[in-house]
Amino acid sequence: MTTATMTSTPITAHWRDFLALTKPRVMTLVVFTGLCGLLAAPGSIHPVLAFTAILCIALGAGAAASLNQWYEADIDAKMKRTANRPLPAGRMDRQSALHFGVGLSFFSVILMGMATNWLAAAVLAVSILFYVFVYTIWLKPRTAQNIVIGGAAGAFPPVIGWAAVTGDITALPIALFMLIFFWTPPHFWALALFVKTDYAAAGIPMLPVVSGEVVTRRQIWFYTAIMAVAAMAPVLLRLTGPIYGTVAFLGTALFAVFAFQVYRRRESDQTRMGPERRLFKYSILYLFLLFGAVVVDRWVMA
Ligand code: HEM
Ligand SMILES: CC(C)=CCC/C(C)=C/CC/C(C)=C/COP(=O)(O)OP(=O)(O)O
Repeated sequence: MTTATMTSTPITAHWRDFLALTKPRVMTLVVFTGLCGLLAAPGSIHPVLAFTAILCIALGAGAAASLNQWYEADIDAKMKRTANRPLPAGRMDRQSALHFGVGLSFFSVILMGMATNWLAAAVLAVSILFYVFVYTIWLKPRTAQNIVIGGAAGAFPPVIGWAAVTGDITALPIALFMLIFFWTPPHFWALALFVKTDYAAAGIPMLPVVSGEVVTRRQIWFYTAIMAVAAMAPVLLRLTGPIYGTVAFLGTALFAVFAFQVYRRRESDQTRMGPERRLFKYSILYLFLLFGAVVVDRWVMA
């Protein structure tokens, strides 16, 4: 434990530390999927309100990330990847992170409700609560299935973006939710295979730590297969057209190739571009591509 986490000594944190608390790099994709949900929705929304809705998703996601770091300061201190975050590094006291996270949560949800509608605000609130209580506090320290169930939090943004425009939730936003939901296990476990020693040191029961590499590789392959069905569902249900269909088919085929390479290996390749690292990096590009394609497709079809 650092001095900052043990005592409540106030520390004047730099604004950059508050920004770091929101995990801005991870949240770019969260915000992008939310934006695509908004742009793919039928009907119109005033550009200022659309901007406000996306801002609220970004602020809500940042608030959830801050509360995650407030709760996990001691765990983050034990992992090389996270030890330099503002709390474990002692650049910010826990109270500030808590106040920032709670304040931003209320602000983002209320602003979303006032600017768009209360369905979008409610789903935003659910995703914040899910990330903080269900994933961070309840599942993450207890079960290797933590990211499967808890990962649902990260799948809500396209639903929020859609609901902000239409005030309802129909088949396409649900399909997009499913796509992110089943994408999360391969995304995260690929990473966990090459940083697994960190999680073991922190006592977090991530799948590679608890069940070993062979099981993790099999599970990555299993969830990739389900994700492939989810990726093609919008085409099969005729919710999108050939543009999305082509991008989804090719993109998912490549994902499957990379996931299969991970599955076939028996021990991790620590080189700069081993199969695990390749799958992890590609997983991010993949979501950007498919969500971008949904928007282009819906615009062309309209
Ligand atoms: C429980 C679910 C998830 C877990 C445990 C997880 C975990 C991680 C971890 C540990 C990293 C490494 C880099 C870092 O810490 O900054 C990472 C990177 C990343 N994740 Fe996830 N992730 C999850 C879900 C998601 C979701 C839902 C999205 C967006 C839709 C996402 C987008 C990203 C992006 C864009 C990066 C790369 C950040 C960079 O460029 O450094 N992740 N993820
Ligand atoms: C709108 C809204 C509230 C969106 C929430 C978005 C969300 C839950 C994204 C999950 C991505 C994420 C930061 C996982 C990190 O897991 P971790 O916290 O276990 O990673 P760590 O080991 O880096 O702390």
